[in-house]
Amino acid sequence: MSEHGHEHEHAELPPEVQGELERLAECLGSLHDPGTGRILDELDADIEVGYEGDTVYVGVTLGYPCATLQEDWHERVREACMPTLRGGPLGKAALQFELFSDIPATEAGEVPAHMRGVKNIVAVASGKGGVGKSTTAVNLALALAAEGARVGLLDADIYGPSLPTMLGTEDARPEVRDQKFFLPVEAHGLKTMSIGYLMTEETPAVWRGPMASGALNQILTQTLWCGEGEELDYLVVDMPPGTGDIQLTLAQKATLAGAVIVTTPQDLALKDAIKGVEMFRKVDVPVLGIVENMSLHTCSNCGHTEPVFGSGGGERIAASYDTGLLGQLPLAMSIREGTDRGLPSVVSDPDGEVAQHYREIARRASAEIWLHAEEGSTPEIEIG
Ligand SMILES: Nc1ncnc2c1ncn2[C@@H]1O[C@H](COP(=O)(O)OP(=O)(O)OP(=O)(O)O)[C@@H](O)[C@H]1O
Repeated sequence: MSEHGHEHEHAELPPEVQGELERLAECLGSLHDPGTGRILDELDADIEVGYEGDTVYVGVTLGYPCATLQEDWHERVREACMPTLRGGPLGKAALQFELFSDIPATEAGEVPAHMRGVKNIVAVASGKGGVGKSTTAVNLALALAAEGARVGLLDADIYGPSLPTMLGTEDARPEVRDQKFFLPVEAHGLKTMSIGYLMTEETPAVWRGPMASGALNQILTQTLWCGEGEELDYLVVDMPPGTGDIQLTLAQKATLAGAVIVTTPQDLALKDAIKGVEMFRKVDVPVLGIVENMSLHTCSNCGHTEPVFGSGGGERIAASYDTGLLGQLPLAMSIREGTDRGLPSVVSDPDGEVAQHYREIARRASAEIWLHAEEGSTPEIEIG
């Protein structure tokens, strides 16, 4: 992520130009940020405006990754700036805009030294198996990376590790460093680790509760997620399904930045999703929102769309449990095929509708983490 290396020095701007830039900054403060649903003035977003060589420079820094929105923001900034500048001393200046991300870290508590570079751990959980939790975790991680973040993905589903298949890394074996650390396996730009990499055909995953949670903690803390001096913006954890002891232990031990709950619209899945929300609340882990998977089915022959599993469930839970609906994914053949052949939708069809849904979910969830991190701080505006 880029830091604030984009300042312009303007020691001797004429006062009328300075005044124009101030007006501009004020007007930019009322721009709406789609990730948080707030205006910039209400956020700890940095707005920088400058003038040099007959060009007005505008930089906006948000606390979540949103690289694919650069063009969209540029357009909106242009629309906001032009009427403000028209007819004034900078009316003929060119406009240059850049969108930056500066991703805050969640206070990690007591973590081993080698994990301090992991800024935010995000759990992807579901109350019930088979709702598409792993599919969501993989695509969420890839979507965060597509938005410009450095991302790791941990397959904590020790009973049925499916990430190696979904990422096409079945044959990967992590390297061992100093006889005690695993090096993550790189896949599609992610740093990944799965208990599946360590299991062979002969060692089926017959875990009992305490053993399983021990194994999980070990694989989390014995992986060198980032090298010396490096950082990882997000570590996405594909949790085991359910809301039992293993899930609770991980939530308590790992100081999570937040949890994303995946559900399908059926009543039973929704009830289990509520248990998931309640479990994370109990241990003070912010629930970033709900992903409703397999919401609508689109017939591949006639294109007709219908809610096979009912409609509006995710939205209802989100409303009654005071959290957000991060997004809805259709029941789509392309999603299943992609994960089966090691090419999830976000990488196999990055411009497609499904990938766009996942990127929006990623931006909303990470924006939510930013809001939690920044509660209580005030915005900063720089003019010069
Ligand atoms: N939106 C979708 N449309 C079509 N198929 C999907 C969708 N989401 C997931 N699937 C498919 O459903 C199956 C189960 O998905 P996945 O493994 O992600 O679920 P899970 O909740 O992680 O399951 P488990 O509890 O077994 O780990 C997979 O074959 C996956 O490809």
